[in-house]
Amino acid sequence: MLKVTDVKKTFFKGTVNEKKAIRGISLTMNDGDFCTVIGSNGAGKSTLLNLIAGALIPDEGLIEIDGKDVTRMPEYKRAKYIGRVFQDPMKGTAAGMQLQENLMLADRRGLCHRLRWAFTPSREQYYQNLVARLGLGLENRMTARIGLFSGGQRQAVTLLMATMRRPEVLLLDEPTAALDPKTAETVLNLVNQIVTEQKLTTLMITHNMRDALRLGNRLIMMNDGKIIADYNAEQKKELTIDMLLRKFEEVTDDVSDRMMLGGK
Ligand SMILES: Nc1ncnc2c1ncn2[C@@H]1O[C@H](COP(=O)(O)OP(=O)(O)OP(=O)(O)O)[C@@H](O)[C@H]1O
Repeated sequence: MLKVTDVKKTFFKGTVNEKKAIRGISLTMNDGDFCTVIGSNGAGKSTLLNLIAGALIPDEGLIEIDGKDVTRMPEYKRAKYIGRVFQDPMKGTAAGMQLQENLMLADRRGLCHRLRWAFTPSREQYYQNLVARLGLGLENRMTARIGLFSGGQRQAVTLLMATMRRPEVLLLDEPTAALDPKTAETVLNLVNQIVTEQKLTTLMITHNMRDALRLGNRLIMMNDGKIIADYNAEQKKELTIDMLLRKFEEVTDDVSDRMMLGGK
């Protein structure tokens, strides 16, 4: 379970550039909840994910994962609980390393660095089977350098790496924004398959309202550092893009924001 209680974050506090990015957010996610997150540019979506991941420390509030207070736990220690996929497909994998070497790194996450780890035939087979399940034919390229792979292929591998040690929380920050529509669809289907099969507690930011509506069992809308709507599975089934736009119009009349939120 992920519990965020009255978390606040201000950048450049006390200066002319002061920005209240998160203005008191509380959010409880039950195990296996798959929540899509929408909101205009600058609403605080990425900051919220950064706070949960430990890349940022909140000014106030509490963040708990499975009952453990991780509010001030450094990011590298928190990494054993968290799987992350970023917008940039180049970010999650090491370009100069082989596909199987990347997987081994992810497999070692949270383990002692001094521990030697060798490829054994059974481990290689395990990695190959995992990759085969992506359905992209990459199981025949286990020793190829990841730098040679396409953005979509790298994003699929990043997703696999982020989930191979079953994280307590999976954070997806617009994972398909940099991909062409067909590749984005493939990667989103993989997200859906992996999250549903492993019942992962997941937060996924998207600017695509159709994706926000069709994926997951919960949807939150953010604006100006706050959660302004939180729809559960039942409510989400009834939601439409028009309803989301109307809700958004209640808090902003900025047309460019609406366009952004409307997305594709
Ligand atoms: N490291 C930082 N230093 C200073 N200001 C920041 C920092 N990170 C975010 N901000 C500011 O905090 C606010 C929220 O930013 P955030 O990136 O969380 O929004 P977002 O909802 O993810 O937006 P987008 O959809 O454009 O990615 C913005 O005004 C942003 O400029």
